[in-house]
Amino acid sequence: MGESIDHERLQMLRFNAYAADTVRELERPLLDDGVPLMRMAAAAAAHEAKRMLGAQGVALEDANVVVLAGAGDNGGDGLFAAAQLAGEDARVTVVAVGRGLHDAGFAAFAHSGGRVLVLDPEAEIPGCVTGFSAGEAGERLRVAVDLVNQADLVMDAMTGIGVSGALHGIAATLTSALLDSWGIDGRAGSETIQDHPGERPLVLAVDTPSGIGVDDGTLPGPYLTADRTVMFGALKPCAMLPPAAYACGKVTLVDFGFDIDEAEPASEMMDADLASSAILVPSVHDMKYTRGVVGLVTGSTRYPGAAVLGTNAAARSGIGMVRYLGPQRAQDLVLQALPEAVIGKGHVNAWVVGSGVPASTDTADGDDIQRETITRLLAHYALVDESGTNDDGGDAAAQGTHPDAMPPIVVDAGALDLLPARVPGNVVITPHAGELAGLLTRLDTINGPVTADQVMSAPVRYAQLAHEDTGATVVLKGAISVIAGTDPYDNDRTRILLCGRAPAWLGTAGAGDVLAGMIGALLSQSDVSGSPDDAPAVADTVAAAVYLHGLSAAIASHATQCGWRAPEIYGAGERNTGYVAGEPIIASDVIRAIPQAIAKLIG
Ligand SMILES: NC(=O)C1=CN([C@@H]2O[C@H](COP(=O)(O)OP(=O)(O)OC[C@H]3O[C@@H](n4cnc5c(N)ncnc54)[C@H](OP(=O)(O)O)[C@@H]3O)[C@@H](O)[C@H]2O)[C@@H](O)CC1
Ligand SMILES: Nc1ncnc2c1ncn2[C@@H]1O[C@H](COP(=O)(O)OP(=O)(O)O)[C@@H](O)[C@H]1O
Repeated sequence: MGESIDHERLQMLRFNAYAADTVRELERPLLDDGVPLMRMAAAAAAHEAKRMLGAQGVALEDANVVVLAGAGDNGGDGLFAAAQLAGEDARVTVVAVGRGLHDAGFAAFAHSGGRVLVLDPEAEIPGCVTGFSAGEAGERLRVAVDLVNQADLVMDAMTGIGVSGALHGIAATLTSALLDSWGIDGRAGSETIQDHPGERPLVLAVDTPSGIGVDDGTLPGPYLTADRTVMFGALKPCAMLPPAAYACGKVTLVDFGFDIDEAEPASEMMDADLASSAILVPSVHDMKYTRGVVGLVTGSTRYPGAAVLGTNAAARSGIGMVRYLGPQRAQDLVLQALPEAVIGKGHVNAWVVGSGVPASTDTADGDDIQRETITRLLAHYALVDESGTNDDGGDAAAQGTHPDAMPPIVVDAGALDLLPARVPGNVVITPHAGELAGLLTRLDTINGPVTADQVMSAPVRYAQLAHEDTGATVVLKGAISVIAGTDPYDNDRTRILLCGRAPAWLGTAGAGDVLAGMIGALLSQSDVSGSPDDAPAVADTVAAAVYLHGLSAAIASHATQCGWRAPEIYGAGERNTGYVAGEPIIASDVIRAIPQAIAKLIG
């Protein structure tokens, strides 16, 4: 019993993230009870610093450590950690980037005999020289950069959850100067320092890397990518939202014992437990029609391979039957690769449309028939406005079945530009960043064009916008994929699920076609096509398919690398296993590994 409660809490801590305001509410009762959270945080930070130094073979008494300390409590954590490391004979310098330092933290550090370098001439820090000239301020900045570059480890305690916007002032200047000295453009996460330990000091971020968007996962200005982040109390969204999650490095989470049971997570990461609950294991009473039938309108004369990949992926995902509609060439290839496929119309439990179908700007002879079929099908999903006409000018009554009651449909690739303006949540769109930018531009969602770079710099924001504007459940694909759908507990709220299970080897042609087939398969299995009340479950099923896709790629490539790694829990005695790069794969390899991945999940 106790063990299962622990497991449940551990799962909640590792796979849920809470907004900064929620974390402050969770801290409050403990602070009121006098629990020394800052001391606990600092002890954990010092411990992680020692561990990182140890892993590089640097003894503490030989270690050079620089702590970049801001004026708030994040700086306080850094100062207490600095005091502890100095007390254990490391050479520690604190670089004060703000106008002050946390009083008690500073006192503890001063007591340990460590050095402080003040950068702001207007700082007021007892016992430290301030009021120096602009020239001297510049010289101090250069000294700070040199100190960091000579250090074995730099602890980033400039800002934590109290940050607002991009770093400004001296914190920004110092961060930019460090990035310059490392030859890194720190703005867009275009490069990371994670892959180069030894060439630059190790970076340990305290609570969060300074300057990243704690709640929205954006990178609004300069920041130092951390090798490791020691995070306190609960994961903040930046630990799982791209692109900020990539700046956190490996995360160690310090469990303060927050009462998280009633707290609302801001985002959730898919894990094996959640994914396995979406997979149906057949019973003796099942037969092919009760195990899910998927219909695919995919592939084209020009791109028939997408039809082969999607149908095979769906067929391997544990369903009863695959139906295929498409041009003769694609039909022939589908049947050759999958004799089990049934060609032509018939009852289905879910549709997959668009993979390998050229977009409107790209149509070739013979492909128009696919687009016409998809257009007719999608018209059944168009929601009506109050006048009774649907948004595309059609007569809703003439469409027959209500859009909510239609089988779920996955709209991929070339069909995205055929998506009606307003659809229910049983319509799932699966764009990558460029496709989402195109869709949002066509719908004029933000009253102007949207670029792929904009989407990649704030994927959660744009996935959420697309969900809220169209009503569709959105899968924005990437190393960490973002799923935005209706919250099952509050239909007015968007639920954000994330999945980072796949190795980067999955970024290969046709992987998206495979995913579309798998999502269709899991949707066909689930009982989600009937009533509007069930619509929210779509997001969970879709996220489970994304997880299964990533796991299949991991199995196929033998890689342990993945887009997102769960945090270690401080003191739990676990350690992340080593990094195995694995081997390259093609999309067909992913399909072959699906049954094994399913067995792993349900086993
Ligand atoms: N509460 C607790 O029990 C516990 C809290 N804990 C720790 O406290 C942290 C939160 O501390 P916090 O609230 O003091 O905020 P914090 O992150 O230090 O930021 C404020 C400072 O940053 C500055 N600053 C802000 N924006 C900036 C910008 N854009 N660019 C540059 N500077 C900027 C701002 O300066 P200002 O702008 O006000 O001049 C001010 O100096 C939390 O993350 C965790 O580490 C742990 O000890 C566990 C227990
Ligand atoms: N770096 C990466 N790490 C993990 N998965 C990735 C990475 N890059 C892309 N992927 C995944 O690979 C798939 C590519 O899909 P897509 O771009 O539609 O390819 P295609 O159109 O060729 O089928 C998506 O599921 C995406 O999430």
